[in-house]
Amino acid sequence: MLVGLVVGLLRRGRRGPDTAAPPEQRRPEPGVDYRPGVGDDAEEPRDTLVRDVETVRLPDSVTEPPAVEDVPVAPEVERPAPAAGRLARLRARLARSNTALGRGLLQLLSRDTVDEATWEEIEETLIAADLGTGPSLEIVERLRTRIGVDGGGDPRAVLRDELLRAVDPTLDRSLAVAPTATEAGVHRPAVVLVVGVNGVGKTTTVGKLARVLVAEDKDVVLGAADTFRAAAAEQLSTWGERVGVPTVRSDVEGADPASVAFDAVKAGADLGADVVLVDTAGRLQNKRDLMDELGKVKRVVERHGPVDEVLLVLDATTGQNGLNQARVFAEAVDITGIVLTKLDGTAKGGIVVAVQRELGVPVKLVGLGEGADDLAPFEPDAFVDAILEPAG
Ligand SMILES: Nc1nc2c(ncn2[C@@H]2O[C@H](COP(=O)(O)OP(=O)(O)OP(=O)(O)O)[C@@H](O)[C@H]2O)c(=O)[nH]1
Repeated sequence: MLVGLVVGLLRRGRRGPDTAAPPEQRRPEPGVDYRPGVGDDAEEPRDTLVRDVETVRLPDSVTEPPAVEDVPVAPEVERPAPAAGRLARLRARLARSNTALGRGLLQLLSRDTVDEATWEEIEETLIAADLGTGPSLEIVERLRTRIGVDGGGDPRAVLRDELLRAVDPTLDRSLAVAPTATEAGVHRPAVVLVVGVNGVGKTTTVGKLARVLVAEDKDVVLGAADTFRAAAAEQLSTWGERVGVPTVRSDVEGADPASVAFDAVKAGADLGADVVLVDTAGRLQNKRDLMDELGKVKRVVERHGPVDEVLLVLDATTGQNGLNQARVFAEAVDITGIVLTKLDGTAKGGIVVAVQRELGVPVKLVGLGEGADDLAPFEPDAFVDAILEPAG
């Protein structure tokens, strides 16, 4: 661009009337050979004369006040909604798609006689909600014991109990986001790698998670190590800017994700941040590539210190496909928590149970909409209540 501009100026300087030409070859000039008319220059064109330094008029004073320029106004920083109790507040979103499951089960369990065919229907309903065959069979067995054999108890209370048991309220769902100090007393931010295939809502989740942490008064730095999709870094920076959080990114498309992740963690340490959230690329066309890339990102980041949390983002609407992705990622890197996005758009909330069983790690966060604060810490009680209660 700059080169183009310079070349353009040089060309213009070379043009101008050819005054050195002999009169017989000269074109008649307006104002010299005839009165100027329409289409002619009324005065001498500015570039006719070659101006030297002496003929150029300088400003009278160099101390003239400078022109007032528009100072860019810093964008207003948003204050995200508190994270605690978000799931309860967003319960209607879950209930809207999942009460059919709860209602269906309750109707079946409330029949005068719960016969063999009914138990089969209950099992099918659970499997259809993506709970997985193993957990569905277990729930049916326990319900049979408690309702079928004992014949007692409020079916709703028993069902709530058993669904809660399957979701497992004993799992530690807290995020490891506390900074530490090395033995030498050097500040070390907590490092969270966010992994998952493109399109599951991964970048959005990193942005929303930054808001959850900012709402908890944490200092956050974002690392745009998803260098595969050019727009991802831009998208992430925008999320960060909204809540006043810096983003470390590379301007080079296809840059080495590990080096961006390394720089992000370094920036987090230099800035004294509490947490560094690193968005990674999740190309799945080749398991070997994925393992190599994530392995390298993790190893390089670990030069600063251990990675505290590896969150796998899965789209809840993809069912078995999501479980397959989970298996592949779990082979590539040690997952410490699951984020299930788009739970607002599926009646198959049972995926929470299935994926926890599959990976042996807890669902820590759930996405319940496209809004900036629609990411909620997962709470088993609120989740089961949403399934069993009519939408409020
Ligand atoms: N309804 C709903 N939509 C969601 C949720 N989470 C994300 N989305 C939407 O899913 C779409 C994809 O999200 P992205 O964050 O761009 O996907 P991604 O996985 O980051 O894609 P890459 O950046 O290519 O990795 C966006 O339109 C999001 O708004 C959710 O919990 N509920």
